[in-house]
Amino acid sequence: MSTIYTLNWGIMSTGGIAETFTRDILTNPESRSVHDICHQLVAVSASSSLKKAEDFIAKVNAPGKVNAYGSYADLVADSSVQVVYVATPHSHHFQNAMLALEAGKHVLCEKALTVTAIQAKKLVATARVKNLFLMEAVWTRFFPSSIRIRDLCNSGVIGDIYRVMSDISYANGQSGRSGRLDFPDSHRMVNLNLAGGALLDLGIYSLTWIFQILYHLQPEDEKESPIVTSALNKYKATGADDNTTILMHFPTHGTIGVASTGFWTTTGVNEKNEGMPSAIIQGSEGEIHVIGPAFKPQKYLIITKGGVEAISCEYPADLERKWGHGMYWEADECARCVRDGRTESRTLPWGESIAIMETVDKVLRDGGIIYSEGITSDIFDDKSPLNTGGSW
Ligand SMILES: NC(=O)C1=CN([C@@H]2O[C@H](COP(=O)(O)OP(=O)(O)OC[C@H]3O[C@@H](n4cnc5c(N)ncnc54)[C@H](OP(=O)(O)O)[C@@H]3O)[C@@H](O)[C@H]2O)C=CC1
Ligand SMILES: O=C1OC[C@@H](O)[C@H](O)[C@H]1O
Repeated sequence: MSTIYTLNWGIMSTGGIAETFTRDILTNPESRSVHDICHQLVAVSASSSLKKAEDFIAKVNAPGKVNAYGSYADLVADSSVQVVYVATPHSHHFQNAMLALEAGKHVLCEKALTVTAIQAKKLVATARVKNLFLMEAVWTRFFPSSIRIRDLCNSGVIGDIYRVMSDISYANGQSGRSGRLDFPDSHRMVNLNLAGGALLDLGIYSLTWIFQILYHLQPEDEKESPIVTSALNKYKATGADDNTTILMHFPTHGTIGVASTGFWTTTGVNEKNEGMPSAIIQGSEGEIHVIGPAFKPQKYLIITKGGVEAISCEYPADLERKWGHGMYWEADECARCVRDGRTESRTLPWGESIAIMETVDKVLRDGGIIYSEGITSDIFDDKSPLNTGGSW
């Protein structure tokens, strides 16, 4: 009889996605036909309020004993925690992930991994030296549909691939002409102090589609980072990017990616996701169209001379807990990597998160977006306000 490996999680923050992710790891893996690993929630921490952590644990209806903390430092000092899920704003990721790594914990850190490529490199160097697992939480990479689409591309079903286009955009303003978005200026989506902006928040997903096809599928000894050109518009109220398009040229491979994101238009405008697909992969023999949000596709079409095959994307739910969002697959990857002593995911390797952050760096630099020294610093400081719920 084979044993089931259990990974013990500590959750850093009690915000929106922390709750969604935690509910996902509490689902029964059998509900998605996973039989080799499982997850246990052992601790939750809010940045500065013990009560928030306690309320969170009650809200997600976690079984067994779960430790509650009102400080991230206490969370990472908990010996029962193996891996910390960092679910704070982008501005905080570097300091928060370093806090966990320095305490000897494995880390799954929300996207975007960091604010700068140098910060990403420093996290990777720290994980490497300490022999700890580290991964950017790009859940989309781990969907069965993403795995199948990568396999289809690899196996030549649509021929040689030349171009990938991907967009993720949500109209958020009352009217584009008014120049005002619905987000308050302090909201993490548009607040420069929280490393807000369409690119770091949403654009990571359109970049995911470009990179998981045009970069990830390049042979290991032929890895080529793109030559990057871009255009971005700044939101008048805060200066964050609100409409951004990136052109990525991989000249040796003869391929081109186009990634876009923004807050003034909507991709797949209605509930049926009609309108522009969120990703289009174009090959010499056909195309794959991804329908539904770039972060969580609803179906994909394989279009060849032989016809069109439509495949639905399923996100199985645990019927007892009445929950299943699709973030559990990235958590399963963490469990298998930690179980097998792997510090890096093969599906989202460190080098790829760094290549994406280098692309982001160039786009932001060329577009004149300057985040403050406090959130771009690559010097770890356990006493940073970013580790205690503050900001710069
Ligand atoms: N994978 C996905 O589908 C999604 C990923 N994300 C990513 O997750 C991260 C968090 O996003 P989301 O959950 O929507 O954000 P929220 O604003 O809902 O939560 C952020 C949490 O961060 C903590 N925090 C610590 N310091 C600060 C500070 N100075 N200002 C604000 N919050 C602070 C707070 O938790 P506390 O005090 O309780 O510790 C807060 O609850 C981002 O990186 C985002 O890109 C977001 C949505 C979806
Ligand atoms: O990662 C994300 O996916 C869903 C979006 O609504 C959210 O803003 C973003 O952070």
